[in-house]
Amino acid sequence: MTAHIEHTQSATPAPGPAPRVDSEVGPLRTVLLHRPGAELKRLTPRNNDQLLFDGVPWVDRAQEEHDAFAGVLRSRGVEVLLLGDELVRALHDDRARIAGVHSAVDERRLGIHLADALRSHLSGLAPEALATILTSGMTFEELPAAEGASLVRRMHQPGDFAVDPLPNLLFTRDSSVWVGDRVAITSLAMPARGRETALTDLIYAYHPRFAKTGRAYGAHSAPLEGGDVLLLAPGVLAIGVGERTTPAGAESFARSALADGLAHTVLAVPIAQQRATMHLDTVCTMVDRDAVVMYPAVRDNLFAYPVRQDGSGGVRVSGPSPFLEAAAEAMGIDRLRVIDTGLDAVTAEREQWDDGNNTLAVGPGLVVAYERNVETNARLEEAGVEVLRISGSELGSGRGGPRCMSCPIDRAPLV
Ligand SMILES: NC(=O)NCCC[C@H](N)C(=O)O
Repeated sequence: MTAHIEHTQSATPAPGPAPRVDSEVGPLRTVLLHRPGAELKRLTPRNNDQLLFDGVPWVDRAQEEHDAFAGVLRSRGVEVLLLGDELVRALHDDRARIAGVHSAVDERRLGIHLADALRSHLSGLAPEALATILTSGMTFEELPAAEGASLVRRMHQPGDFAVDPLPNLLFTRDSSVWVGDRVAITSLAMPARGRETALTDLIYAYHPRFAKTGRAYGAHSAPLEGGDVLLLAPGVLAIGVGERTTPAGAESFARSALADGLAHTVLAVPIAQQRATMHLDTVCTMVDRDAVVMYPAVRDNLFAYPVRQDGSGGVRVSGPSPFLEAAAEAMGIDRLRVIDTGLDAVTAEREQWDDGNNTLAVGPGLVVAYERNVETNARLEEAGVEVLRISGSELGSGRGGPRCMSCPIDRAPLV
């Protein structure tokens, strides 16, 4: 488990008003993406399951698809930050380099001797070279020539990882989440993703642009992933609880958001604990102020436990209530519209698996979606939602769509 970096506010403040995110659909101004790189080249048929990919992507094509995704966002006036670039920028701070090296070197795997040698090697690298290793890892054969003999080194296969690669950095949604003007560093459930938050933590701690950004959630360790967090409306959060976010993660985040005044209602929403529905955003995303696109199979059986402050420093849990009703009530609207994809069960299941329900709103009624989900996209358009289609044949092999691949940092308020 990564210890969170104590947040300091010493670097140069960013100019302009502080970024904030109060909804899922307010006009998107700034977003954090990760252009996939050498870390995807580490995937093989032997490790892809453990590294949470369903195959071995063609990396050049994945990069082209990602560039097109970023291009679509830029063409709509969105500022796109790339995690790799921002990581290098943050690593210019000595404290960030120490934190990055600390997170990457695992004494349990390497033993004290090799761990010390690797730490001193990494500490001497320039920010760019260090960032490459922090994201794409290092095999035993890539280790620098060690002083003296190392049994660990001799006994490992050359291609074994001394530092694990992080191919799922692509899914920036999960490793940090903004609520209001604060950022929460999450706590990722799967071992293959655990170290991602060490990188988001150090970016937000030491990148000059984020020097004034406050933290939400603090140093909680109960699993909470950003794909499970939906900002239904200002002050209203929904948190999926399933394969990734646990009941303890949802309760800790709810208590912290309520206590910090970031929300007045948090809806804890149980979802099936299986890969196809690993996060709430794999079955439901917002496409307009009052509308969601939702996997038909869950439409009538999603429910929610509303959590609110009890007025004396604690929380009150009510429900369970039908999700759509609980959400509308908390949002102060008559009803939350569900774009009825009207699909037969097989098509709906195929398009859900291919992230048809995982759209990224660029503004109210304007979303980015994978082009392959022909039927779902057609229904969205029939309902008046503009769909910006992107190709995801390679990107999708990690099982994540446009919402998973994006962490909004600044959205204009909804008027
Ligand atoms: N929010 C999301 O649904 N993110 C997709 C994460 C996919 C990644 N391969 C994972 O299994 O964690």
